[in-house]
Amino acid sequence: MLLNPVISKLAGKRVVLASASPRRQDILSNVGLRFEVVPSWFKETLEKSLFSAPQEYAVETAKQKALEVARRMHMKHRKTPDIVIGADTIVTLEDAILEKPLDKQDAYNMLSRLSGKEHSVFTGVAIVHCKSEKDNQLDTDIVDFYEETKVKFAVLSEDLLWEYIDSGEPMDKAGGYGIQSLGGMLVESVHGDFLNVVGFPLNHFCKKLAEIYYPPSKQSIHRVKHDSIPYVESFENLSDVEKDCSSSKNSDIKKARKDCGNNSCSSGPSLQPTTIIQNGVEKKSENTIQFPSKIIELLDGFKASKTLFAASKLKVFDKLKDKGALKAMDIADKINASVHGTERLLDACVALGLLEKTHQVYSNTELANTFLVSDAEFSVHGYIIHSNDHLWSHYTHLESAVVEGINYHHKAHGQTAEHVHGPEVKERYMRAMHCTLKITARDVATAFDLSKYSTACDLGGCTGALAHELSWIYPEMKVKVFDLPEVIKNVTQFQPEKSDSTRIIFTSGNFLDDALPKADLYILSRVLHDLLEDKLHHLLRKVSEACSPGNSALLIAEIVLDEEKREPRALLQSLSMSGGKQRSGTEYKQLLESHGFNRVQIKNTGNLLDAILAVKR
Ligand SMILES: O=c1[nH]cc([C@@H]2O[C@H](COP(=O)(O)OP(=O)(O)OP(=O)(O)O)[C@@H](O)[C@H]2O)c(=O)[nH]1
Repeated sequence: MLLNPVISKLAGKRVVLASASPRRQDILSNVGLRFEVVPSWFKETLEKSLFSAPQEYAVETAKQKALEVARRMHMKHRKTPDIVIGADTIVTLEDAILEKPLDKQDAYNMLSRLSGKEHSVFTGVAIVHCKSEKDNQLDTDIVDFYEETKVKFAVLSEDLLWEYIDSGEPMDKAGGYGIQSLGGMLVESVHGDFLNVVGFPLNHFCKKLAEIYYPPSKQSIHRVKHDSIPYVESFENLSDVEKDCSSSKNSDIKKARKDCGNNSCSSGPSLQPTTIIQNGVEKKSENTIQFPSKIIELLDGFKASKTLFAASKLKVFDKLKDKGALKAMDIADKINASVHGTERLLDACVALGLLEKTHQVYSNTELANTFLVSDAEFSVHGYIIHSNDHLWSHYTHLESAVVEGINYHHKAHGQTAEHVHGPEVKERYMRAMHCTLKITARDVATAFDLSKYSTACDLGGCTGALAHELSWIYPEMKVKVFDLPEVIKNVTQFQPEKSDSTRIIFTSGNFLDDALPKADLYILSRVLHDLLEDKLHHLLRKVSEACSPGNSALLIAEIVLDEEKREPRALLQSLSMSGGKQRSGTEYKQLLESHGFNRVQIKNTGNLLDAILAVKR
């Protein structure tokens, strides 16, 4: 494995080459890379004049080719690859960018321009790392680069030119020639990577992989040449790291390896003894430490959250949705903010994958358009604002609230419950509930076949987001939303344009104090986890009494913790809860059985909320 340690880093990963070019396929398979070929449908039509340098055009095209394949595979086939590689090769002469010739005449024009001159060949490459998020969104991390090779052509006679064109070789090749075949006869000299001209800069690609999979350890960082690419003299020393890792008897190394968890240890910081140069003298440090990436990630997490909150609160995504693409100064103007501050915020959003930036112009990513624009159908804007304006303060007081063992609402706001539940807070809370339910309702509504229930009552159903989904999926079902009067009076603004008021009815009431409306199916969505034990049992007793054996049921939408209670989202959420608690499947089962529901089914939806169907037989 001396020759290809970086390539072997991709073994076991689902790698896709987003290219129809047989040359790229050959170059990569010749070095032992295993990959699928899914040619990109991205049309190479980016406006060249928008790019300040031709190589940027090639890189952007490569990126778009790879992203198109990543998105298509994720969306259409639900087969998210781990890595998608895209590439684009162009030839530049003076200011012109030459791609594949359109026809023979075009090939002639290109080749006659190249005759007797030196030109540059640029290949842009994008390595897209894909992750399928919990909400089934595609998350991507992109590493891109380009390589330049200079090629000098001999002076070509007309006869030679036409003979070459008639061979058919130029037609699918950038600049109209194939250096690896007949076209090699036209070339006088090559400066740089030959394979880059053929269509794929293999050496630079391996260096990039080395940078990704063998990041320099903190201790040796000063040895890295400040070059555009990481300084990797040979790939041999990389495989030595792997050797150390698997065979060393050193207990530090073994320990560090264990700490790596599921990741191969060499993907973390270097574990081999580190060489430090001090005053020109090389010292070997035997103490190996693992760079605490996980801790740094946790430590920095709040910065990412706050960046998302600030951009949402300032409606950056809304402005960009309206205008398509804007420069920082125009966005600053629209959000009444400083140009300098706006630019920093926008760049941070680009780094987080929320915005795209091309030539100082910012635009929304697909993710932002779908979920961050405030009036998008599946917007989570309301939840973000609630997190910023309300939840955030709970977590800033976490430490003292833990020490004092008091309710976070009081700690965070220092005021009465009335203040905490004032009309403004209520409306913000409704928006947060509405948008979380909009993205979860489909999975909850379809977790079980509920078609036999013709009437449902959503207790604490808020804006009716789940009710609408149920009535859409089960056309025979009528749904009553039962919630407090101050909630019901504000629901109008949340109703879809075509809502059927005969099938969704809003009724005011307090499910703890008032009689429950009659229904075949009762629903408790995000209610139980928030109730103190006495109220919880009181409510379940009431629902159980209202359910007749065999005919009715209770549908619950909650996070169902795994039995070991390791689900971070639920546990982190628990930290801000005022009274209740999150439960595991077994705990929900026992709770419901104690109220006479002797058939309890639990479905982990993979969405924000899981579903429980409890029936009395
Ligand atoms: O000397 C050579 N120069 C160039 C090539 C081949 O030319 C094409 C360049 O086109 P592009 O980068 O757009 O890639 P496509 O072939 O269209 O495939 P994609 O699906 O990736 O867009 C490329 O095939 C080079 O290999 C050559 O062969 N020799």
